[in-house]
Amino acid sequence: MAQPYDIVSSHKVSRSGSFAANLSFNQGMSLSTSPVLSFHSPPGSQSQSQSLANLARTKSLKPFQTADIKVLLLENVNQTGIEILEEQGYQVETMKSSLGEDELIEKIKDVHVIGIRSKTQLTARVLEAAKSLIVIGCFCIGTNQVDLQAAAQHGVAVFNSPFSNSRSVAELTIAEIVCLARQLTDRSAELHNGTWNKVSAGCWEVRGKTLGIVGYGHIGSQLSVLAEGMGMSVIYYDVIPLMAMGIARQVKTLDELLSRADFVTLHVPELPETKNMIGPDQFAKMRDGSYLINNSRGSVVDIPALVDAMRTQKLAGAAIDVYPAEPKGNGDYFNDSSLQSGKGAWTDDLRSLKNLILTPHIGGSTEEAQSAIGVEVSTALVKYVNEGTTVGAVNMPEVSLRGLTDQEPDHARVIFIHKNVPGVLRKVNEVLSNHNVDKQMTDSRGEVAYLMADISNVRQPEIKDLWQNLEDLSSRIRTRILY
Ligand SMILES: NC(=O)C1=CN([C@@H]2O[C@H](COP(=O)(O)OP(=O)(O)OC[C@H]3O[C@@H](n4cnc5c(N)ncnc54)[C@H](O)[C@@H]3O)[C@@H](O)[C@H]2O)C=CC1
Ligand SMILES: O=C(O)C(=O)COP(=O)(O)O
Repeated sequence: MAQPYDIVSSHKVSRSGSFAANLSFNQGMSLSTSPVLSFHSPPGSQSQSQSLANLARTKSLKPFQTADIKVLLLENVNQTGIEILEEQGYQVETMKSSLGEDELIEKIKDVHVIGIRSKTQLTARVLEAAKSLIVIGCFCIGTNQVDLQAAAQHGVAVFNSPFSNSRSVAELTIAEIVCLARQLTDRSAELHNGTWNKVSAGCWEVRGKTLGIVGYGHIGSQLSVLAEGMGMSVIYYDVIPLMAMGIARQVKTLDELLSRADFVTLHVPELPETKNMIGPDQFAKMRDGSYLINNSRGSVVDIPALVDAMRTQKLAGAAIDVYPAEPKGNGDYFNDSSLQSGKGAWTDDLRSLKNLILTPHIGGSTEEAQSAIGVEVSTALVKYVNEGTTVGAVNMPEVSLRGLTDQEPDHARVIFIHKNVPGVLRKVNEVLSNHNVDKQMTDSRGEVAYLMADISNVRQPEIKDLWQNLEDLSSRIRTRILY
């Protein structure tokens, strides 16, 4: 029976530190110079071959100690996620905020695993500097902040949490619909400032109103159910045909949705096609006195056009959770000069408007969502680091084999990430031909392919040659030998 953590768990550390006996090989060595972490050398380089002598130092042929793995978690990743990584014995460093590109380039050099949320930009430049990086965890839904293609080309897998915060965003949106309809945040702000202002003009029930959802995925469809529960009539627009929840109706065009909805809410990913999806033309097509909610990405709405639509009272209100540029962390001032967005002055304009709800990208920020995301993403990271499993990766083919058991002591798991070109399998199997290939799986995604093979009757001294022979193949992006 498969026991995926069998071998690795023999190295598990309790956080009280009972791991010392297993650390003898690497004691006293700084990680940046550690010879044990030989899984990554940049494409084309053979510079780390010296370290191979140490690959097979353990009885189980495991080429790394879990305590060698260096993890950097930015943006206040939830404790649930931190604990799962620490329980593996990995070295985990956490930071509350994000880092800018130059700081990140410096910091990421000897990091094997990085965890981020929506803010940290993992650009091609950062990934180029990340010579030890094997995997990225986005502790959120969106992965637009990562150059996914560059990551794949460096043999770096990227994982996210596709729906753990969907409900939280849907609930926030419901709250905003009611708050906008009742001008609730304005009334509250007035009373905080000492002004009693009891009005009903321009305040509405939401029952019977039409909600237009743009992007009917995990969040949009969840929201659809909640809105119907409040008596709203729901229409939605999506680029693909999708089954309606309840009695919602899909409309054929964005224009149709804009012309019919009292509330328009955006739940699309950041893509070239969604950039400024709502601009002057779209505002013109919206109903007079309607409302706009953007809890998706800041790039989706043209902010000056929104400001204009609010000032001319085309819109009766709006709620914005995401911005073209966002501060790095809590306590940072929200104004144009501190954001240095280079995208025009707009924060003062937004802050000056009535019935405009501004929130600091909190759509997914609930205890429930963050704790579930922590578990989901950290578990995927551990499975990737320890077993090479790519199930759920957003930029790599999904490959998995059952784990090895104690009854298979002289096995090794070979992972060969390579360019998706003809003839590779033949060459890899030539390299593996002295061993029995117990099981093998390979798959490709775009230009990158991922091969996983469990081979038996492997003697420790053979591991070095095996690794080197795979590294010498011209198609190679990265070779890892586990166990
Ligand atoms: N404010 C916040 O804290 C959060 C924001 N988000 C954002 O919300 C987005 C949506 O999340 P999910 O619903 O989970 O994503 P999803 O992938 O489940 O759904 C997105 C939907 O948008 C549709 N779509 C794509 N391009 C479109 C276009 N041009 N026009 C119309 N529809 C289009 C897709 O077909 C899909 O059905 C995320 O990508 C993320 O950027 C997600 C979580 C929290
Ligand atoms: O999940 C997403 O895509 C979000 O936008 C939430 O981002 P956050 O984790 O709050 O930085």
